[in-house]
Amino acid sequence: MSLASRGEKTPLLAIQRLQIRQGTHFWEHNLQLHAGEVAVIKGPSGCGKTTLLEALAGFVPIESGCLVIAGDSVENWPAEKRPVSLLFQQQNFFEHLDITTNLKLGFPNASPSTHQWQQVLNACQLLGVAAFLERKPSELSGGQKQRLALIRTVLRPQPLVLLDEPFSALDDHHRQLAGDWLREEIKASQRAALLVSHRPEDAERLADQLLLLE
Ligand SMILES: Nc1ncnc2c1ncn2[C@@H]1O[C@H](COP(=O)(O)OP(=O)(O)OP(=O)(O)O)[C@@H](O)[C@H]1O
Repeated sequence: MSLASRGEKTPLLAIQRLQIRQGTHFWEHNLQLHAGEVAVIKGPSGCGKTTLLEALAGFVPIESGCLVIAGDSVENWPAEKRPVSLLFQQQNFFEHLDITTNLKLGFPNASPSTHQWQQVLNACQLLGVAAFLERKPSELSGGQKQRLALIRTVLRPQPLVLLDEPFSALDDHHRQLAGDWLREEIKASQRAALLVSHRPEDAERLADQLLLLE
């Protein structure tokens, strides 16, 4: 009997006995995340947090196990087909393009709809980066770039958002602002987010679930 026919909610992300190998390291992960939820991944340096996000996004091979995202079994899908939006620790802006163009590149054909672009502008206003849209990435601080990269990643129309230390360059004020915005956005759009953070307050404020790696 299916989950739906038993009256249970189908998870947006289902990870079951997902096995990943990287050099001499080996991990097996299990997790279920529902629409509107945020999970925070914690653990010491080198424990495999980035590797897990990269495996979900299709950049690190999965050895065995099940990975279902928004109803599709995607273990064998190439990275470009996976329904995920990933923010790497290095924010990956094109240095020769201005911020507006960089933000638009997050959307299919680099053409966000009027509504999508308005959401981007609203978020830029809220997170204090609206004044920088015409600048080149090299003309911004690390924290300004990180907020813009977060906006681009979260507002891409993908059901699963993966964020690798998305607040690491932010001061306490902007960390809280960005965290609250992320939480609201994921809830309102009924998507799900998995984020890596070393800071206990991020887990306390944002996590519906905590995934502790060792
Ligand atoms: N391509 C690779 N080949 C072999 N080993 C790798 C490879 N990439 C990462 N590793 C190893 O896998 C382990 C997990 O790395 P990963 O980057 O996932 O850790 P992390 O938990 O994200 O660490 P940090 O908090 O420092 O960013 C590390 O010991 C790392 O050296």
